Amino acid sequence: MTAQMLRGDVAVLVPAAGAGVRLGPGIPKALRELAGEPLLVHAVRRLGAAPSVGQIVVAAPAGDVEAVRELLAPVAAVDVVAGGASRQASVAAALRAADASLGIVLVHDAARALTPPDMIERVAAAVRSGLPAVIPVLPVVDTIKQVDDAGRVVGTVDRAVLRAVQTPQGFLRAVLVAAHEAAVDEHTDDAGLAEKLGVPVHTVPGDEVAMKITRPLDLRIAAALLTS
Ligand SMILES: Nc1ccn([C@@H]2O[C@H](COP(=O)(O)OP(=O)(O)OP(=O)(O)O)[C@@H](O)[C@H]2O)c(=O)n1
Ligand SMILES: C[C@](O)(CO)[C@H](O)COP(=O)(O)O
Repeated sequence: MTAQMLRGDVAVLVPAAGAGVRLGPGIPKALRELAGEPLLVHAVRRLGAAPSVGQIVVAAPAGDVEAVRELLAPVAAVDVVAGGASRQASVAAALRAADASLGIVLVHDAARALTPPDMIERVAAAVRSGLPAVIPVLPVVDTIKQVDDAGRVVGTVDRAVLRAVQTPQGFLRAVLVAAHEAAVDEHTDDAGLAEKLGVPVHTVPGDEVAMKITRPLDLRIAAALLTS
């Protein structure tokens, strides 16, 4: 296999240091196999196929940095750093290793292993058009209830104003750097940090195939998607 060359104007940070507790016992989630290859390989191959991508920085489990380097060498030119104790810390570590000459930075979960290159391009193009922060979203399909501590329903939330958020999330580099520098608490996504700074966050359509592989059923769905 020949490693993909990267020539675009976008750096992509790939937090991949999570344990995968919700997937069940085993090796770190990004290294677990889907159709014979680690999730991280699927994710990085799709990033490498997106013409906008000029650098990929992977935040790997601290004990697996060298192994991840070797794993990805045939897939694409990647930089690998040790991740941190939280997703946010892993993103911050990868950001420190990103090429400062690339003015657009995307942050993409290894766990969204099947994210299609055209969705990566969609996010990059929206940032390139002048938007400071861009996230891919999907409509919410379930009815959403708010509940109290006892599990009793407090009310029904208007789902028309809700969106499920995916990755990659795209930022002007200066915005992402400022957002992480200003961070005082943990957020589940990088757009949340940008929101704290008052940066307007725009949305583009996501893709159901970019599902986050979180629980055992997700792995089975992802395997089915690869054969359909
Ligand atoms: N300390 C951490 C925790 C998470 N991640 C990454 O952040 C992404 C989104 O996290 P999630 O899918 O929730 O993965 P885990 O944290 O591994 O899942 P769990 O909470 O079930 O352990 C994943 O690619 C994961 O590897 C990371 O780089 N460093
Ligand atoms: C960033 C994210 O993928 C957006 O949906 C998600 O929040 C990360 O997963 P986590 O379970 O919140 O760590």
